[in-house]
Amino acid sequence: MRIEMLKLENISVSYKDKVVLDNLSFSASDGEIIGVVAPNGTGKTTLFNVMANFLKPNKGTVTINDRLQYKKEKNELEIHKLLATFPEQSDLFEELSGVDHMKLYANMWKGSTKHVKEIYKQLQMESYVKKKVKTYSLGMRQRLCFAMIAAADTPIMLMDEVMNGLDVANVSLLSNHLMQMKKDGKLIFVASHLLENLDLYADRVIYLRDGNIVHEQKLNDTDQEYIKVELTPEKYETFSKKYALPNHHLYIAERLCCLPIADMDAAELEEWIQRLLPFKEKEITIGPLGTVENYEKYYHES
Ligand SMILES: Nc1ncnc2c1ncn2[C@@H]1O[C@H](COP(=O)(O)OP(=O)(O)OP(=O)(O)O)[C@@H](O)[C@H]1O
Repeated sequence: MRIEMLKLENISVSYKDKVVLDNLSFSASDGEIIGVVAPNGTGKTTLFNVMANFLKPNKGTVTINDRLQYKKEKNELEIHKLLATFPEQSDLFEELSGVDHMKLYANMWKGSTKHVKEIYKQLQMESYVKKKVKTYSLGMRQRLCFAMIAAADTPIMLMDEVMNGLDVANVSLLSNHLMQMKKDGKLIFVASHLLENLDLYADRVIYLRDGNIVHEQKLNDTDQEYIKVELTPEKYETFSKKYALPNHHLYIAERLCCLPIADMDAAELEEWIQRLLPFKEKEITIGPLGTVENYEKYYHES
């Protein structure tokens, strides 16, 4: 049976008169990766800080593993064994090696360092992990930050901007590692501006706006599939005048026309594709909205 590992209830945070989180509720279970998406300054880091107890909300509760709340000191210690946050590059010690940093995290959370070598091998860090951090490039530092949280090996991991500054090969390497961690039953939150990357491994993506979750996207949700085609505003206008578009159709960011297929039978689907063919700019595809498309849908106007 899956465990409800993290539950947020009615969380509100304000700084003076600025409301950053406004009665936000959400819950997540083991073996999930949750993407957290929003433009800069919308509250992603604030949300993570509340989950990690770095910040006390003005209102609301965080419950870990169905029963632990940050109210008693004993619970706080117990929760901190279950939850680690992604280190910032500015937290690294220039005079220590990568492996020293990994051991620090491994000891702090697991009380053992046996697993450290396997992690740095998997993350292809063997050639530099024993050198001092002051010799590392930006990408090497970022990979080390990831290796540190992997060494902590906690059931819940909060990762803010995990892919920052990484090249394509490293994004792919860390993405594969994230998927492995998910298989091992971890609950991982990833706040990211790399939207397409989230489509690879996230189970759900939450979009923050005005202090709350404006949309929760379940990837792999076949109930919400669309015929998707790029149309210029002029073509979209002509098309929508010529044909009565199905209910709940979308025209995202004045470029992407999306027709929901849930209520179409095979003949209707074929008919809509035939109607669209003379209008299309690029390919016609069928599938759910991706993270980029949802992002444009929710933030284009703002
Ligand atoms: N200590 C603070 N005092 C006052 N305002 C703050 C404080 N911390 C954050 N804020 C404000 O709260 C809002 C949300 O900030 P937060 O860092 O959570 O956003 P974010 O979504 O993580 O942004 P980014 O994508 O830029 O990292 C911003 O408007 C920010 O200015």
